[in-house]
Amino acid sequence: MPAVVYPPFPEGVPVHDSLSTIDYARIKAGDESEIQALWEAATQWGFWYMTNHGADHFFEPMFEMGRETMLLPLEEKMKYRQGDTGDSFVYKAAGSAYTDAKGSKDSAEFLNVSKDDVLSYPRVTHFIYPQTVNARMETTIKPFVEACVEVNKVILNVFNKKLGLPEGCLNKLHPDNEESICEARCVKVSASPGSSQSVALGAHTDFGSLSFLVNKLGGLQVLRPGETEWKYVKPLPGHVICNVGDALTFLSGGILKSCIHRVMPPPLEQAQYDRWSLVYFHRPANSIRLKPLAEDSPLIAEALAAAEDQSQFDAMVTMKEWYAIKYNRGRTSGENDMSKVGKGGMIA
Ligand SMILES: O=C(O)CCC(=O)C(=O)O
Ligand SMILES: [Fe+2]
Repeated sequence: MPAVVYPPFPEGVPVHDSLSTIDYARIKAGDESEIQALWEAATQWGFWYMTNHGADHFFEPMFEMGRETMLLPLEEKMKYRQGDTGDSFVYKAAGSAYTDAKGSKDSAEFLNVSKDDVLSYPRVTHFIYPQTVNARMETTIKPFVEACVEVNKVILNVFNKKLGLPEGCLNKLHPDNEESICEARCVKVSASPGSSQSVALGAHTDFGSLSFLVNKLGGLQVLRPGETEWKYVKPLPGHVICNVGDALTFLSGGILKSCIHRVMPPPLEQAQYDRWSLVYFHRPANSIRLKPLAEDSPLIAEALAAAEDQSQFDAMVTMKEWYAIKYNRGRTSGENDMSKVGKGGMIA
């Protein structure tokens, strides 16, 4: 299928122009100044662009797999809604989550493919998938997931060192051989130019440790800590967008920032196009208790001691339970309140 040529991201809309660009190849090579730039991005607002990660050539096949799946009749896709009790899921229809406390519905359709299922295929660990997914499991999805896992392991190692944790500590909480809710997601927001749909995917923080996001059209907006204006993150060719999720905020005692974001319909002339995005979510194993690793790191212990409210950095639950709490609140009208974002109010 020939690639669609989209209109450029428009001028004159509010954009974050101070997002750092991190060169992954330099991070991997141990370049200290690049590592410092990553650390600043992750601790100041938890979002950054990343280049040279080597995963680019997996993106188009992933989008094709997503397109083939989203084209299936809704009735067929709804057979794969599995896990609707809050322990992850395969398919989410548009309009099944709320974007605010007034009960406005979202317009984002999701296809999630669990890392565990990808790595154990054809053995089923959690879910079964539509044929469009199975057909691409080994050729398309597995290489994409493996590339993302490798990048995330390197980033976790950087954070591990910077936090002064014992060697390999963060990666041990994200093992390949224990069940987790790590997943690849394809998101579709159908074009509805001129409609009154405002927010496509409600304000939220991501649940897990790290998110690796591929955007083509505008729509992603981030609320930077301490600011009140939502601004777009402009998609840039060759750049993915990375962000920290709640799990790392808990584990680091608030040093690493899980920042609030949402998805709006693409701005201005881009609004006539369906918006496709791709995310890989790296998350601790399901059984990991989300609380500060203060006993393993004097830096985390210090940050915690200095915090006004130490309890906010202890989720009191495991990764799996945290996922269920946030997932279910996103599906309960009246629970989607901005004041609850940091404490599990929103769906990611
Ligand atoms: O589509 C995007 O740009 C972001 C999606 C997102 O935030 C999510 O799925 O958690
Ligand atoms: Fe998100």
